[in-house]
Amino acid sequence: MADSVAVEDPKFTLQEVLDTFKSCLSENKEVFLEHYVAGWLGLVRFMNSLGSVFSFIAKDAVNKIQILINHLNGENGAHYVTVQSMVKYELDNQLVDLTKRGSFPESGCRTLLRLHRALRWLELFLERLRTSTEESKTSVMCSEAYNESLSQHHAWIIRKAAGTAFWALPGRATFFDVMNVGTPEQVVAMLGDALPLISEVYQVTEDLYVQNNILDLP
Ligand SMILES: CCCCCCCC/C=C\CCCCCCCC(=O)N[C@@H](COP(=O)(O)O)[C@H](O)/C=C/CCCCCCCCCCCCC
Repeated sequence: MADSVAVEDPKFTLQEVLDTFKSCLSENKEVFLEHYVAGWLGLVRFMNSLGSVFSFIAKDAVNKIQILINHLNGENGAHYVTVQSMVKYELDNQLVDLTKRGSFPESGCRTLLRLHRALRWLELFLERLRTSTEESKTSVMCSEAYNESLSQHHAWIIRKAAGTAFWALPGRATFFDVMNVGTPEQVVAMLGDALPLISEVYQVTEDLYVQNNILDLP
């Protein structure tokens, strides 16, 4: 994987992003970190194409993606091939701050947890988009999904800034166009195919974090 994050790829299509998430899971349901990170990179590219009002969100996502890439490309990269091996390696070697922020602010476990929580937002948002009508507002769907998920982990000031950015989202028709998938019917069909995959990646990761009691890493 390249050492640094490039978010300006002109060849972006949402289908490619969803294919990347599809390749995240191994046969025995391990999550490949490289594909997980690549999926997020594609999403950030998509978000960047929506305008600079989202750049503070993109910046935070890119920071976290970069931390994970650094782990993948680092001298202990072999332990970071899957999320399962990463969790085991970092916990076995006390490389995670478990109760308060300390020596390991860039552990893979806490960094991935932030993206994992955002994946739940994505799942809820895409499900709303899939079942939306021409009259539905993307800003409303986005903020409902956010309020049901990620917002619970954010400080007031972040919630405020996110809420303001949501109002700048383009309408449903433009949003579907930017996805580069085809007609609205094709977008809806693609979302129907993609959502179970995203949900499964989310659930496998969630179960792993529950089993290891690391869902609240500071
Ligand atoms: C088919 C449609 C596709 C939709 C495409 C959506 C593209 C979304 C791409 C990226 C989403 C952003 C992921 C954000 C990760 C946020 C991680 C986080 O929670 N970070 C906070 C905590 O970090 P630490 O301080 O503990 O290190 C951090 O405080 C957050 C800062 C930035 C604000 C995050 C707001 C998140 C809103 C998510 C909705 C994005 C809306 C985009 C609309 C397209």
